[in-house]
Amino acid sequence: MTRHDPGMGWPAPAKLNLFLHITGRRPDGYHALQSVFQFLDYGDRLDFRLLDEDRVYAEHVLDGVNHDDDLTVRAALALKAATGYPGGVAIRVHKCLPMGGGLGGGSSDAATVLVALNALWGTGLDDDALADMGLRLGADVPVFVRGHAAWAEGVGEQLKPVSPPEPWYLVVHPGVMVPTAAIFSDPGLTRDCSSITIADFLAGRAGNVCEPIVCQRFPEVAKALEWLQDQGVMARMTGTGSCVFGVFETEDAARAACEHLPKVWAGFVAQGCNASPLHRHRKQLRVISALQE
Ligand SMILES: C[C@@](CO)(OP(=O)(O)O)[C@H](O)COP(=O)(O)OP(=O)(O)OC[C@H]1O[C@@H](n2ccc(N)nc2=O)[C@H](O)[C@@H]1O
Ligand SMILES: Nc1ncnc2c1ncn2[C@@H]1O[C@H](COP(=O)(O)OP(=O)(O)O)[C@@H](O)[C@H]1O
Repeated sequence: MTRHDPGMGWPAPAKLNLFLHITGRRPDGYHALQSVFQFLDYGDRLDFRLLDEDRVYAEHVLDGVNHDDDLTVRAALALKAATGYPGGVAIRVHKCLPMGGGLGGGSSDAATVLVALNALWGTGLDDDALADMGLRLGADVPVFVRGHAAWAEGVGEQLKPVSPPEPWYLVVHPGVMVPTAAIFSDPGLTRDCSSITIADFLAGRAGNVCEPIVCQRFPEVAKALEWLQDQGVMARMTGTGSCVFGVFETEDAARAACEHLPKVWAGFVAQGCNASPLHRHRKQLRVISALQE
């Protein structure tokens, strides 16, 4: 049997916020949210080359991100510091997800580093410890570490697994980058949503409160949403944008709409998944490694 290299091809899936409400503001200025996170069967891919020497570095270059600020490097250093692991790693991200698009690519990359290196280095932390470590890197990291679609509260760290339908999505990137901090500090943002339940969400009594603010500031986002609505489907923005998604019953319907997407925008079709591709990959590797022993 050919030996599979366990460091290659780790998925870092995108997420969608199926809705996003703000219920208040915490003393530290951060906003208390309610949201549902669902993963997509689409995202970045990471390769890891383990090093005997005490060195962590990225082999990729991301537009506008300094090497030491790269969330993959920071995640690996955090795991090394917490466990005292003496060796190192060279990390390569094959980037597919647009940055600053509300698809959580940076957070997902960081979560994949924590989960993958914990397995490859044999550092033995459980997912609770990895999620705590992830929260210090970004509010969206814990959901990617836990690996199940979730009802989220707090700043996104209080997570309850949920299993909404898994439709096909056409995700459209309207070609602009939305600065999260600017949207959260907009005076017009609705910050006093009453708390809702999962049943309210499933009955369609939920939306994205950032959407009107982003649409006002970035007309391309409004245009992309209108275009999706014109395809006759439910359309919404994810997170603080800029990406928007349309919900389709079948892959064929989503792909047919994608074919007509105006060329000025980028788009992709993906299925929603409640179990993260990252965790499916980890499980497969465990099976392969048991077979090879
Ligand atoms: C709101 C979400 C939903 O997924 O939006 P997206 O970033 O995915 O679009 C995220 O939780 C965002 O998390 P993340 O992207 O890590 O935000 P950060 O970089 O920590 O925050 C950038 C800035 O936004 C504001 N901020 C962020 C999150 C929050 N719950 N309240 C806030 O007020 C703060 O001013 C913060 O300095
Ligand atoms: N490995 C990484 N991948 C993407 N973004 C990163 C990474 N490391 C740091 N960042 C920074 O995080 C910001 C947010 O990126 P991202 O998570 O893709 O968007 P969003 O939070 O809107 O979903 C980027 O603009 C970039 O400056």
